[in-house]
Amino acid sequence: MSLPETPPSMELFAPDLLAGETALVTGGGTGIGKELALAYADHGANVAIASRSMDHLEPVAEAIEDRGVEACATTVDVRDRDDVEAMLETVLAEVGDVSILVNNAGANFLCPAEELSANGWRSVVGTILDGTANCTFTVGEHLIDRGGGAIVSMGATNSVRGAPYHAHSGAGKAGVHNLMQTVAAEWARHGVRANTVAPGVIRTEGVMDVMGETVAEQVIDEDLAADRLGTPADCVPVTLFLSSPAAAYVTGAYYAVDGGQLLAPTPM
Ligand SMILES: CCCCCCCCCCC/C=C/C(=O)SCCNC(=O)CCNC(=O)[C@H](O)C(C)(C)COP(=O)(O)OP(=O)(O)OC[C@H]1O[C@@H](n2cnc3c(N)ncnc32)[C@H](O)[C@@H]1OP(=O)(O)O
Ligand SMILES: NC(=O)C1=CN([C@@H]2O[C@H](COP(=O)(O)OP(=O)(O)OC[C@H]3O[C@@H](n4cnc5c(N)ncnc54)[C@H](OP(=O)(O)O)[C@@H]3O)[C@@H](O)[C@H]2O)C=CC1
Repeated sequence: MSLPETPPSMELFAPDLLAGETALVTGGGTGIGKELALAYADHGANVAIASRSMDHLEPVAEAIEDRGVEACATTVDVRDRDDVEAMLETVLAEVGDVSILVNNAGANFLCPAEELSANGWRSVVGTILDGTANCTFTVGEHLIDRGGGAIVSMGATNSVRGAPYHAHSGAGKAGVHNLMQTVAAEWARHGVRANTVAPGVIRTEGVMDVMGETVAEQVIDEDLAADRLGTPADCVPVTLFLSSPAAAYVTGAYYAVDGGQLLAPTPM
């Protein structure tokens, strides 16, 4: 038997949980980021989404507005600090004060460490770690100026348990985890909290392109106590919780959403 599906967040949390907040979700046009962006809107927050391509951002922005809150969609390459600063200016001009940052933009491909080119390393670590740092430092300064806020970064289970063919991704995600702990320590006195959500293997178009169905089946059989892959909906409740006043005393924490992937396999 598999672990059951996570219920929709509207069955778990108050509809006005995040009323009056504005969330900025990078990579908010696809996969986990899209699910999170819509959930923030469901719970009353205005939502800004940003990534390189407007093609998938626009329909999500429309779906956010359909929920009766304000939306902003803007392009950014998180690897570029100037671009990130321009993104924040656009968001502040269009939806005002940002109180929640979700560092969700990510990149990955599977590659044996000895075959990874310098550019291949840079493209993944640049997106995951430099991207998260660029957004955290830029938006973090705004959060400090406004007197507080919440940062949630999407880590990955490969940050605490290395995985084959994940040299670049695992190292980048380990850096993300550590960066969240550091800013949590530095910025608590400014009312800013920072936490990491670490998905295991979540069925999104992005990850299925990377791993394919055959590897996915192998991971389910050998690695997942849950006996199923995760879904973007599985990542929503813990991220909303960390963004909300319910997590007022939670900072520098690491929450795996992995169906037991980090548990040791059954020794039989
Ligand atoms: C064995 C299974 C173990 C299972 C363990 C499970 C652990 C789960 C943890 C999962 C962690 C994280 C998962 C995710 O992040 S899923 C989200 C994935 N989504 C995406 O990746 C979407 C975005 N993707 C991209 O933008 C691109 O795919 C890319 C990452 C490649 C970046 O594109 P960009 O345009 O910047 O880069 P280029 O195409 O120009 O390539 C740059 C260099 O990278 C080299 N490259 C690209 N793909 C590969 C490949 N498949 N193998 C080897 N090298 C690759 C490319 O050749 C360029 O380098 P060179 O110039 O030197 O050729
Ligand atoms: N799915 C999974 O199994 C797991 C996912 N994660 C993490 O969760 C997050 C979301 O994953 P998932 O939904 O699967 O990924 P997707 O592939 O669906 O989404 C990645 C998003 O990041 C955006 N993005 C990529 N590069 C950049 C860039 N340079 N600048 C701005 N935006 C960028 C993409 O948009 P665009 O192309 O428009 O730029 C896209 O919307 C990622 O951080 C990922 O590493 C962690 C562990 C497992």
